[in-house]
Amino acid sequence: MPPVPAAREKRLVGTSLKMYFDLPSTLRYIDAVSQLSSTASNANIDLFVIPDFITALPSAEKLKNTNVWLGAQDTYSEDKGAFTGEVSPLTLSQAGVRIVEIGHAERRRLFGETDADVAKKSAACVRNGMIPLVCIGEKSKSNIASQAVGMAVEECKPQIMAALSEIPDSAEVVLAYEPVWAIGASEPAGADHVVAVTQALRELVAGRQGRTRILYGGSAGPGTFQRLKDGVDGLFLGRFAHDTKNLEKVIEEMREA
Ligand SMILES: O=C(CO)COP(=O)(O)O
Repeated sequence: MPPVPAAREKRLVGTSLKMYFDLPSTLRYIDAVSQLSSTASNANIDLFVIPDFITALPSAEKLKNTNVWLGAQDTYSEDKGAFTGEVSPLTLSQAGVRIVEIGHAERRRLFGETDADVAKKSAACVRNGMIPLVCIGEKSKSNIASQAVGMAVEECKPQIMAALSEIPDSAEVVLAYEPVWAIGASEPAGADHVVAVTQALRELVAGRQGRTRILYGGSAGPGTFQRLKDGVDGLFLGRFAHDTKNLEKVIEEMREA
């Protein structure tokens, strides 16, 4: 008898606004995403949206009768104390945040975040009942095509291991594979590369007890998922979801793929 194929994971898609929008446009955006809640639910897809910290509370209010998950772009690793300017994971969870980005490439590059920070922040999320959305990816694109996949996997491996090192094996985690060179670009990384890398990363986490979904991010938009679906469970969108019609298109495509 042929082996029964492993059931595929429930798909997941979401978007981070980074620091692109001002306050009124963020609130309008959250309203527009809330309108996509039933489209996503009917397609059996989890949908999340990540505004800035300032709009977390009003966003939670707007999303409270929907199935859309509210996210945060970062968190501090401690729950309380003398950490001026930081945002507590306890407060985020109390505000209704369900998923927290950890170690985005921009945080690593511009703000010096290390794998050790990522480990502590991931633990802080789990401790407070939130899901860490751990961003990983290689910094540069290899010129030697035959080595690109192996090199990317080697670079991502310690990033993943660090993130998992301080959380229980049973904790739910989302990994966002975002090759740094594909973020803010005109098009996503090539499908062959992404599928090969994410399949290898999935093997690394296959023994985990906790649900571990893998997303692709980096100039993703309509048309991307279909090409990556053999490697990933969904997409982490940026600029190409600023128009929520594109987000809707992506959800529709994920339903059909
Ligand atoms: O960094 C990203 C998502 O976190 C991707 O951003 P872009 O899709 O705008 O490249």
